[in-house]
Amino acid sequence: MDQLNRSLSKLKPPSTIVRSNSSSALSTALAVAAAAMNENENYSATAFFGNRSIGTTTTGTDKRNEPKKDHTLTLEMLEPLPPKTVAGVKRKAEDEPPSRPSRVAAAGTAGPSKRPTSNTRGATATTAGAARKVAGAAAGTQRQQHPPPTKPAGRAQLQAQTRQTSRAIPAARPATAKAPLTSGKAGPTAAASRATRTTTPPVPAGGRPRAVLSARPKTGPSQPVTTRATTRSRSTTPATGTQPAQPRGAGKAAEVSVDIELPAKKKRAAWDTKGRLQDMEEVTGALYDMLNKSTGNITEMTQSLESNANKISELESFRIGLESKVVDKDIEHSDMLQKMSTVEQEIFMLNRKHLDNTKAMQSKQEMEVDQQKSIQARLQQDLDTTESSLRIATNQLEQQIQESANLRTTISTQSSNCLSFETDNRALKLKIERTEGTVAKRVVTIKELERQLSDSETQARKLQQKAKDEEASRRKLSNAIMDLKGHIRVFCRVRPYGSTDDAVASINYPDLEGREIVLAPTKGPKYPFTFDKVFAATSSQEDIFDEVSYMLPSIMNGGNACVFAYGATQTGKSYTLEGPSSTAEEPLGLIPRSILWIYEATRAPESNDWRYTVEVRHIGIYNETIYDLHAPEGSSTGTKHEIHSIAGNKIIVSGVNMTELKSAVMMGSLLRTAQRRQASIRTSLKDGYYSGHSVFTIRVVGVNSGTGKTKEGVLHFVDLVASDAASEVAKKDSGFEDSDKKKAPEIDQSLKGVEDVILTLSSHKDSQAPYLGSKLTHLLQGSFVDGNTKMLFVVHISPLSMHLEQTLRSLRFAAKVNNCLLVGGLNSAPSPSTSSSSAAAVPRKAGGSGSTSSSATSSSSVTAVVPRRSKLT
Ligand SMILES: Nc1ncnc2c1ncn2[C@@H]1O[C@H](COP(=O)(O)OP(=O)(O)OP(=O)(O)O)[C@@H](O)[C@H]1O
Repeated sequence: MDQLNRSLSKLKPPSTIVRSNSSSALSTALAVAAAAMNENENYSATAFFGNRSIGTTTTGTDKRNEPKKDHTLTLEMLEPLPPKTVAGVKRKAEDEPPSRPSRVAAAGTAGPSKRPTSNTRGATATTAGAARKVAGAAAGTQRQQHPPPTKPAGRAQLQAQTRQTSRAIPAARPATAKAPLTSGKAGPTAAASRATRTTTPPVPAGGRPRAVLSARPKTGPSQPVTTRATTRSRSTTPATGTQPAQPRGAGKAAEVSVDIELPAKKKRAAWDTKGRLQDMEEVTGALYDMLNKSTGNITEMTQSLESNANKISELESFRIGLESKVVDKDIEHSDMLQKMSTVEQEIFMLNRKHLDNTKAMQSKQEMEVDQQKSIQARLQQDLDTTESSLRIATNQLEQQIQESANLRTTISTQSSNCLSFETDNRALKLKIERTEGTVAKRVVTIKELERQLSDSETQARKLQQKAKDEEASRRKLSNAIMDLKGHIRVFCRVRPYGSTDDAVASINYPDLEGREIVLAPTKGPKYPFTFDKVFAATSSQEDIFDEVSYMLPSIMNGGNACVFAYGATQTGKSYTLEGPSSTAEEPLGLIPRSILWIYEATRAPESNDWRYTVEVRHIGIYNETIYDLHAPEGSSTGTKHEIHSIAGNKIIVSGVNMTELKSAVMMGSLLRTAQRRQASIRTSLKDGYYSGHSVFTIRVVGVNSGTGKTKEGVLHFVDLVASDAASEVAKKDSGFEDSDKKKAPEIDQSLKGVEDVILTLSSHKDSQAPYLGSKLTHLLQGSFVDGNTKMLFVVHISPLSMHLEQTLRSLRFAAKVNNCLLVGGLNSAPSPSTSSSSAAAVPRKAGGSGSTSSSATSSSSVTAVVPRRSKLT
């Protein structure tokens, strides 16, 4: 009791635990709680057996909505209750639904003790007995407070579970978690209870009942206290969380209420133990009444639980039926979903088809609209055109009406004129008849003329044929004359006048054949000269080439020829040989024309098995020094070249190679190269007025692919140094300085060497010919010693009177050469062309002395005209 009193003194804190092995503790605690009640505090008392709440009593429930302190009083039964009194529901495991108790084993509330409070021992015993009853009632209440099972079970099964659970409780208690017994009651009181339990010492094995009593004063200390013990039995929510449909009355809480009117507290003196005991007995009696009432209520509650169990079993079967229906509904639902999906897909396809059709119809409609618009535009255009045409037609109609009116006027005018026209017509008819007579006569005359023309054409053809025959015979005669003359021919070419203001010398060409030239100065005698051909200033490059080309067939056949261009400076030597400004431009000179001719000849069908190679070389001779004019540009001009004679009268120049002409086009660049080379040589010699000789050599080598026979023809074009230069040097011989003095003899020697060689050969002393007298004659030795070599001297003269002296000098040199006669066979066998005439050396009359003008040989009256093509044969 002392312990209880000490505990009661600790009621003020929010939570108080009272442990006692006396079953009267509950009733005592209730009494003390009633005594400790006041208006500002709530109390709740909970009885525990072990860690299991077996009853909860609250007092002083606030109904005034005022803030009050909560106090919890926990009573733990230290004595274990009999097994049958603790029968209740315990969850076997957290994942298993709790078993529903089959029935309440014991119920009841301990009634109030009738013993006086002064008898402490007796009161204690009475209180202990009452407390045991209260604890039993609380345990019964607790059993009723267990939540109903989530799943209904059979009654037998539930009873078996209950028995099993009752037996397992003591052993399972320590390891079982303390779960709140009332679902949804986890308020401050439950939290405080859990906090209290955590501070509770370890529970001994075998478990112990615990009774917790919470008391809350409802009224003041002087007010009678009403204690209500409430036991609720409530269905809990299934673990799955699903809330099945409940039948009417299902889930309703079974509630037992016991109202106890406690006697009002009386103030007694401390010494009035008897009175106080009496008070306590009154309280105990009241508690017993409450217990009795509770027992009745528990019976009712048990019946209610049984009916609830039946309802639950009905509900379970109802739920199973519902589940099967749900399954069926699910299947139907999935079927419906599938059908819906199919239908939606069909709807989608239909929609898409509908959209496509709509689009197609729209595009078709738009196209039709466009077509209609274009048709409308075309119609509008046609309408406009028609309207404009109509307007034009209207205008034209108006014009035609106007014209018609004019025409009517004109017709009337013309009608008047018609009479006069008819008169004129008759006159014209008469005139036409007369004209037709004249035409008939003229037709006869035309026929006569046509006949005469036909006769004339026949005559002309005969004459042409006769002319051809005569031309052929003339050529024969020309060749014969050439053979008679020998192989030296001399031409004279007069340069055009140019744009100078100098007086032009009087030059006459007396004969028709063009072989004579007469210089006729205004004062003094005339100077006639006769050559093989005289080319007036009007002659062309082609004219002179026609006369030169007779030599080319012999070159193709392996013969030799030399063309010498001789004359004063600026008289056209280079022009004749190379062309204007030494380029391959028109009009081409003798060198490019000869090369073109040779190229054509090498490709001619008549060349048959012969394969030709054309090579060229250009050599300059300055002061008896040899230069390669085809040397690469920029190469040294100081390279020494020497002339060597080799077997077969062949002449080679060291360090100077023949350049093969792959094409005739190369000719132009080669001539330009030579021109630049000559300029650089002149610069290196510092010789402003003097130019040397140049020798352009064409070598044609033919190889017969059938017989293997070879032939080599050589053609030299020699540009001789100006005669006036030589003469000027000679004339100023005494006035020149030493270095220049040396030049004059060399130049003169070079020219004279050519003349000496030719004169020696013409006097049949070829073995004594001074070939080595100069570099030029040495270089040309191969051609000189060949008896078949054809030589052509072309002397160039100026048309100006101021150059008369130089012109005379050139013409006299040419006349001297012209007097020479070289006939094949001097030192070699005669050529086939000269075989008929070479046996007789025909002396030539002097025709170039300048003293006579009519001494030209009669045999030279026929000029050899050699067409290029005809000479190929
Ligand atoms: N038959 C011609 N027709 C037209 N122009 C000509 C004729 N002959 C010469 N000429 C012109 O006369 C000028 C001198 O000619 P070219 O240089 O050939 O003389 P050249 O005798 O070679 O002179 P040089 O002895 O100084 O070398 C050139 O401008 C040339 O074009």
